[in-house]
Amino acid sequence: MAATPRGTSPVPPDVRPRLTVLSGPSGVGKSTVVAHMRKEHPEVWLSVSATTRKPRPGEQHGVHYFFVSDDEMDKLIANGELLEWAEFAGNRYGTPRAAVQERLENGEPVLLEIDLQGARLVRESMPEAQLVFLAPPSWEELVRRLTGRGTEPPEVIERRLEAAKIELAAEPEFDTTLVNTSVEDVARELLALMDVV
Ligand SMILES: Nc1nc2c(ncn2[C@@H]2O[C@H](COP(=O)(O)OP(=O)(O)O)[C@@H](O)[C@H]2O)c(=O)[nH]1
Ligand SMILES: Nc1ncnc2c1ncn2[C@@H]1O[C@H](COP(=O)(O)OP(=O)(O)O)[C@@H](O)[C@H]1O
Repeated sequence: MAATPRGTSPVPPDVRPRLTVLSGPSGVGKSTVVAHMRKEHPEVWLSVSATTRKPRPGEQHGVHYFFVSDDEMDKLIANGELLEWAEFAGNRYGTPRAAVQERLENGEPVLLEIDLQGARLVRESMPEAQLVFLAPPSWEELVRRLTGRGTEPPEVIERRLEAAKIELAAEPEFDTTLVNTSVEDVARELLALMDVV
Protein backbone atom coordinates (compact mmCIF):
# COMPACT_ATOMS: atom_id res chain seq x y z
CA MET A 1 0.00 0.00 0.00
CA ALA A 2 1.39 3.39 -0.91
CA ALA A 3 2.32 5.63 1.98
CA THR A 4 0.06 8.55 2.65
CA PRO A 5 1.98 11.80 2.16
CA ARG A 6 2.16 13.78 5.35
CA GLY A 7 -0.47 16.43 5.74
CA THR A 8 -3.04 14.86 3.43
CA SER A 9 -6.05 12.87 4.49
CA PRO A 10 -5.92 9.08 4.02
CA VAL A 11 -9.62 9.25 3.21
CA PRO A 12 -10.21 9.85 -0.51
CA PRO A 13 -11.93 13.15 -1.11
CA ASP A 14 -15.67 12.95 -1.63
CA VAL A 15 -15.97 13.62 -5.32
CA ARG A 16 -19.76 13.38 -5.47
CA PRO A 17 -21.33 16.69 -6.40
CA ARG A 18 -22.98 17.99 -3.23
CA LEU A 19 -24.42 21.16 -4.69
CA THR A 20 -27.10 20.78 -7.32
CA VAL A 21 -28.69 23.70 -9.14
CA LEU A 22 -32.10 23.23 -10.73
CA SER A 23 -33.06 25.85 -13.29
CA GLY A 24 -35.60 26.18 -16.04
CA PRO A 25 -38.20 28.60 -17.36
CA SER A 26 -40.98 29.91 -15.17
CA GLY A 27 -43.91 27.49 -15.29
CA VAL A 28 -41.92 24.43 -16.37
CA GLY A 29 -42.66 22.69 -13.07
CA LYS A 30 -39.57 23.23 -10.87
CA SER A 31 -41.54 23.80 -7.65
CA THR A 32 -43.88 20.89 -8.39
CA VAL A 33 -40.99 18.49 -8.99
CA VAL A 34 -39.10 19.64 -5.89
CA ALA A 35 -42.23 19.40 -3.71
CA HIS A 36 -42.89 15.87 -4.96
CA MET A 37 -39.30 14.86 -4.34
CA ARG A 38 -39.26 16.27 -0.82
CA LYS A 39 -42.56 14.62 0.11
CA GLU A 40 -40.83 11.26 -0.23
CA HIS A 41 -37.34 12.43 0.76
CA PRO A 42 -37.71 15.20 3.34
CA GLU A 43 -34.01 14.86 4.09
CA VAL A 44 -33.19 16.63 0.81
CA TRP A 45 -32.45 20.17 1.83
CA LEU A 46 -33.66 22.99 -0.42
CA SER A 47 -32.27 26.46 0.07
CA VAL A 48 -34.96 29.06 0.82
CA SER A 49 -34.26 32.20 -1.20
CA ALA A 50 -34.89 35.81 -0.32
CA THR A 51 -37.08 37.72 -2.77
CA THR A 52 -38.65 41.12 -3.23
CA ARG A 53 -41.59 39.48 -5.06
CA LYS A 54 -44.93 39.62 -3.25
CA PRO A 55 -46.19 36.30 -1.86
CA ARG A 56 -48.71 34.32 -3.91
CA PRO A 57 -51.73 32.97 -2.06
CA GLY A 58 -50.57 30.08 0.12
CA GLU A 59 -46.87 31.02 0.05
CA GLN A 60 -45.35 31.25 3.53
CA HIS A 61 -42.47 33.41 4.73
CA GLY A 62 -39.49 31.20 5.57
CA VAL A 63 -40.96 28.19 3.77
CA HIS A 64 -41.30 29.13 0.11
CA TYR A 65 -39.25 32.33 0.29
CA PHE A 66 -38.07 34.94 2.73
CA PHE A 67 -40.20 37.83 1.48
CA VAL A 68 -38.16 41.01 1.95
CA SER A 69 -38.48 44.69 1.12
CA ASP A 70 -36.21 46.44 -1.39
CA ASP A 71 -34.25 47.97 1.50
CA GLU A 72 -33.78 44.61 3.18
CA MET A 73 -32.57 43.11 -0.10
CA ASP A 74 -30.12 46.02 -0.53
CA LYS A 75 -28.69 45.21 2.91
CA LEU A 76 -28.40 41.46 2.28
CA ILE A 77 -26.44 42.24 -0.90
CA ALA A 78 -24.27 44.95 0.68
CA ASN A 79 -23.40 42.71 3.66
CA GLY A 80 -22.34 39.85 1.40
CA GLU A 81 -25.02 37.59 2.86
CA LEU A 82 -26.07 36.17 -0.51
CA LEU A 83 -24.19 33.47 -2.37
CA GLU A 84 -25.68 34.84 -5.59
CA TRP A 85 -28.57 37.05 -6.56
CA ALA A 86 -30.31 38.15 -9.74
CA GLU A 87 -33.13 40.29 -11.01
CA PHE A 88 -35.84 38.25 -12.70
CA ALA A 89 -38.93 39.72 -14.38
CA GLY A 90 -38.87 42.83 -12.20
CA ASN A 91 -38.04 41.30 -8.80
CA ARG A 92 -34.80 40.40 -7.06
CA TYR A 93 -34.02 36.91 -5.77
CA GLY A 94 -30.99 35.66 -3.84
CA THR A 95 -29.59 32.60 -2.07
CA PRO A 96 -28.66 33.10 1.60
CA ARG A 97 -25.02 32.07 1.87
CA ALA A 98 -24.69 30.87 5.50
CA ALA A 99 -27.26 28.06 5.43
CA VAL A 100 -25.84 26.63 2.20
CA GLN A 101 -22.28 26.73 3.50
CA GLU A 102 -23.25 25.03 6.74
CA ARG A 103 -24.84 22.09 4.91
CA LEU A 104 -21.99 21.73 2.46
CA GLU A 105 -19.47 21.71 5.33
CA ASN A 106 -21.48 18.86 6.89
CA GLY A 107 -21.33 16.97 3.59
CA GLU A 108 -25.11 17.16 3.09
CA PRO A 109 -26.60 17.43 -0.40
CA VAL A 110 -27.85 20.91 -1.19
CA LEU A 111 -30.41 21.88 -3.82
CA LEU A 112 -30.83 25.40 -5.22
CA GLU A 113 -33.83 26.25 -7.41
CA ILE A 114 -32.65 29.43 -9.11
CA ASP A 115 -32.75 31.19 -12.45
CA LEU A 116 -30.25 31.05 -15.32
CA GLN A 117 -28.25 34.09 -14.19
CA GLY A 118 -27.92 32.58 -10.70
CA ALA A 119 -26.89 29.22 -12.16
CA ARG A 120 -24.13 30.94 -14.13
CA LEU A 121 -22.89 32.75 -11.02
CA VAL A 122 -22.80 29.49 -9.04
CA ARG A 123 -20.87 27.81 -11.85
CA GLU A 124 -18.25 30.58 -11.64
CA SER A 125 -17.88 30.54 -7.87
CA MET A 126 -18.37 26.76 -7.33
CA PRO A 127 -17.29 24.90 -10.48
CA GLU A 128 -17.91 21.54 -8.77
CA ALA A 129 -21.67 22.20 -8.64
CA GLN A 130 -23.86 20.22 -11.03
CA LEU A 131 -26.29 22.24 -13.11
CA VAL A 132 -29.57 20.60 -14.06
CA PHE A 133 -31.95 22.14 -16.60
CA LEU A 134 -35.65 21.37 -16.41
CA ALA A 135 -37.14 21.65 -19.90
CA PRO A 136 -40.80 21.64 -20.98
CA PRO A 137 -42.04 18.94 -23.37
CA SER A 138 -42.82 21.79 -25.83
CA TRP A 139 -43.18 25.58 -26.00
CA GLU A 140 -46.97 25.24 -26.19
CA GLU A 141 -47.04 23.14 -23.03
CA LEU A 142 -44.88 25.72 -21.19
CA VAL A 143 -47.33 28.49 -22.14
CA ARG A 144 -50.22 26.27 -21.03
CA ARG A 145 -48.64 25.55 -17.64
CA LEU A 146 -47.65 29.13 -16.93
CA THR A 147 -51.06 30.45 -17.95
CA GLY A 148 -52.94 27.59 -16.29
CA ARG A 149 -51.23 28.16 -12.93
CA GLY A 150 -53.24 31.38 -12.74
CA THR A 151 -50.83 33.14 -10.38
CA GLU A 152 -49.70 35.99 -12.63
CA PRO A 153 -51.52 38.65 -14.65
CA PRO A 154 -51.08 38.58 -18.47
CA GLU A 155 -48.33 41.23 -18.57
CA VAL A 156 -46.24 39.30 -16.03
CA ILE A 157 -46.77 36.09 -18.00
CA GLU A 158 -45.50 37.94 -21.10
CA ARG A 159 -42.33 39.02 -19.27
CA ARG A 160 -41.74 35.50 -18.01
CA LEU A 161 -42.21 34.03 -21.49
CA GLU A 162 -39.68 36.53 -22.88
CA ALA A 163 -37.22 35.36 -20.19
CA ALA A 164 -38.10 31.73 -21.03
CA LYS A 165 -36.86 32.16 -24.62
CA ILE A 166 -33.44 33.22 -23.31
CA GLU A 167 -33.40 30.43 -20.74
CA LEU A 168 -34.30 27.71 -23.25
CA ALA A 169 -31.47 28.88 -25.52
CA ALA A 170 -29.01 28.41 -22.63
CA GLU A 171 -29.83 24.74 -22.09
CA PRO A 172 -26.48 23.53 -23.55
CA GLU A 173 -24.64 25.29 -20.69
CA PHE A 174 -26.10 22.78 -18.23
CA ASP A 175 -24.62 19.41 -17.27
CA THR A 176 -27.92 17.56 -17.58
CA THR A 177 -31.37 18.21 -19.04
CA LEU A 178 -34.51 16.60 -17.65
CA VAL A 179 -37.72 16.99 -19.65
CA ASN A 180 -40.69 17.50 -17.35
CA THR A 181 -43.25 15.20 -18.91
CA SER A 182 -43.89 13.20 -15.75
CA VAL A 183 -43.34 14.80 -12.34
CA GLU A 184 -42.67 11.39 -10.75
CA ASP A 185 -40.03 10.45 -13.34
CA VAL A 186 -38.22 13.77 -13.10
CA ALA A 187 -38.24 13.68 -9.28
CA ARG A 188 -36.72 10.18 -9.38
CA GLU A 189 -34.06 11.24 -11.90
CA LEU A 190 -33.17 14.29 -9.85
CA LEU A 191 -32.77 12.21 -6.69
CA ALA A 192 -30.46 9.86 -8.56
CA LEU A 193 -28.38 12.78 -9.85
CA MET A 194 -28.12 14.09 -6.29
CA ASP A 195 -26.99 10.63 -5.19
CA VAL A 196 -29.78 10.47 -2.60
CA VAL A 197 -31.15 7.11 -3.78
N1 LIG B 1 -30.83 33.76 -9.10
C1 LIG B 1 -31.82 33.36 -8.31
N2 LIG B 1 -33.00 33.00 -8.85
C2 LIG B 1 -33.97 32.56 -8.02
C3 LIG B 1 -33.78 32.46 -6.61
N3 LIG B 1 -34.94 31.99 -6.08
C4 LIG B 1 -35.79 31.80 -7.09
N4 LIG B 1 -35.22 32.13 -8.27
C5 LIG B 1 -35.77 32.05 -9.62
O1 LIG B 1 -36.55 33.18 -9.90
C6 LIG B 1 -37.49 32.84 -10.93
C7 LIG B 1 -38.87 33.33 -10.54
O2 LIG B 1 -39.31 32.65 -9.38
P1 LIG B 1 -40.82 32.77 -8.92
O3 LIG B 1 -41.24 34.20 -8.91
O4 LIG B 1 -40.99 32.02 -7.64
O5 LIG B 1 -41.64 32.09 -10.11
P2 LIG B 1 -41.78 30.58 -10.60
O6 LIG B 1 -40.43 29.98 -10.71
O7 LIG B 1 -42.46 30.72 -11.89
O8 LIG B 1 -42.63 29.88 -9.58
C8 LIG B 1 -37.40 31.32 -11.09
O9 LIG B 1 -36.58 31.04 -12.23
C9 LIG B 1 -36.70 30.87 -9.84
O10 LIG B 1 -35.96 29.67 -10.03
C10 LIG B 1 -32.51 32.83 -6.09
O11 LIG B 1 -32.25 32.78 -4.89
N5 LIG B 1 -31.58 33.27 -6.98
N1 LIG C 1 -45.26 17.23 -15.50
C1 LIG C 1 -46.28 18.08 -15.45
N2 LIG C 1 -47.39 17.87 -16.19
C2 LIG C 1 -48.43 18.73 -16.17
N3 LIG C 1 -48.47 19.86 -15.44
C3 LIG C 1 -47.39 20.15 -14.67
C4 LIG C 1 -46.26 19.27 -14.63
N4 LIG C 1 -45.35 19.82 -13.77
C5 LIG C 1 -45.90 20.97 -13.31
N5 LIG C 1 -47.12 21.16 -13.83
C6 LIG C 1 -48.03 22.31 -13.60
O1 LIG C 1 -47.45 23.44 -14.24
C7 LIG C 1 -47.68 24.63 -13.47
C8 LIG C 1 -46.33 25.31 -13.18
O2 LIG C 1 -45.60 24.50 -12.28
P1 LIG C 1 -44.65 25.14 -11.17
O3 LIG C 1 -44.11 23.99 -10.36
O4 LIG C 1 -45.34 26.24 -10.46
O5 LIG C 1 -43.47 25.73 -12.12
P2 LIG C 1 -42.17 26.57 -11.79
O6 LIG C 1 -41.85 26.35 -10.34
O7 LIG C 1 -41.11 26.01 -12.69
O8 LIG C 1 -42.50 27.99 -12.13
C9 LIG C 1 -48.42 24.22 -12.22
O9 LIG C 1 -49.80 24.49 -12.40
C10 LIG C 1 -48.15 22.71 -12.12
O10 LIG C 1 -49.22 22.03 -11.49
